[in-house]
Amino acid sequence: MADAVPVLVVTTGEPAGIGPELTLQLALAERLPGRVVAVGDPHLLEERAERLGLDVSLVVLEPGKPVPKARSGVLPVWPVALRAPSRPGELAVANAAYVLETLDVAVEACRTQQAAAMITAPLHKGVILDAGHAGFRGHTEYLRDACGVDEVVMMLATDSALHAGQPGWRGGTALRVALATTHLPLREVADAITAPSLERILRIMQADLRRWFGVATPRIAVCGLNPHAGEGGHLGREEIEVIEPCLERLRGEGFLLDGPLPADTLFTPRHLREADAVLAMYHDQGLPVLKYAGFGRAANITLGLPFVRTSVDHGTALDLAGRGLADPGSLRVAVALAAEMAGRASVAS
Ligand SMILES: NC(=O)c1ccc[n+]([C@@H]2O[C@H](COP(=O)([O-])OP(=O)(O)OC[C@H]3O[C@@H](n4cnc5c(N)ncnc54)[C@H](O)[C@@H]3O)[C@@H](O)[C@H]2O)c1
Ligand SMILES: N[C@H](C(=O)O)[C@H](O)COP(=O)(O)O
Repeated sequence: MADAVPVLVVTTGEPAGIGPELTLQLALAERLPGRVVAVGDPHLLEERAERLGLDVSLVVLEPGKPVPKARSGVLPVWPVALRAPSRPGELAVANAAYVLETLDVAVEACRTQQAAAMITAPLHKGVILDAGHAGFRGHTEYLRDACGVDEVVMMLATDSALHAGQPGWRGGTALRVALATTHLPLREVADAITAPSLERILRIMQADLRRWFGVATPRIAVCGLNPHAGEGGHLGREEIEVIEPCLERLRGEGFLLDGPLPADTLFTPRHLREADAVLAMYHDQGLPVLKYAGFGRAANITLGLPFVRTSVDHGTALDLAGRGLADPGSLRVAVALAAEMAGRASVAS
């Protein structure tokens, strides 16, 4: 059984972005839902704290040392060394290896159950690709590969739909949106939507909405790919040939699935009211709606991993880095959600 006060490991993300300062701000909270430990370069964190006048003391932990109880103004750190000096807003290719190492440290901690969950501050995909990590797509795909699983699902939820027992959309801004494809050029999206992958994704959604969000039999509303869900085959045939047969097969097993619906119909009150979650076919079909509804108060959850991972709903915001202007709301939400999920995992184990 996991510890009642979970260890929550926060990767501090791209060093030139807002991740380090958001993590420091997190440490100033009066109450945290677990024993938070950051992974990053202590000198970088000290420099950002000083720059922004954040009164946070770092406690650099040696490997194997227990993570102390949370105290406002104190941030335990598992140290990883920057590869090159980092200035706010200025990406350095050499530090891509640093960012990936912080992820590896967190993954290892979760796999060995030193930590109950990982929460990621934003990284910059472009600089990691520029550094030569050609297949890199994002945290979601990196964690899938690091854990050796075939499929994971990126789902974002706004704060009012984050907690177990809360319904999906019931008016207002509560929304859960998962993606059938993630970080792909639009040109490659249609080919990536296959019946086997959709089936894996819907099975993961059903299982994890039940496990983490307490929805006994989730009702999932599925978007079509093409305008007007293909207009009966005149505007694309993926709905007829791939999506609908997959949904029909799973309905036969008792899945509650609506669709494929045109996305501009699905994202209206009448359809959202019925759904515990939405499955969008691609990144910019689903995420703009979610971010319009709740940017800064939403979290990103990777479903289908062997451990809990949540993240922020925003990127590295290089334009704000080092200026103290970034909103820490989403990181707080992501940490609270990770703690709650870790609690459910420990009850289930
Ligand atoms: N979780 C992640 O690791 C994650 C998520 C999204 C984007 N990214 C990456 O971040 C990089 C930059 O992406 P982008 O420019 O498209 O998105 P972005 O979220 O970094 O910035 C978009 C806009 O939102 C603002 N913003 C972002 N976070 C904010 C915050 N906490 N408070 C106030 N304003 C905030 C920015 O200033 C900017 O105006 C890209 O490399 C992208 O891939 C990473
Ligand atoms: N697609 C996410 C978003 O727009 O918020 C983001 O890029 C983060 O993805 P990863 O968690 O896979 O890095």
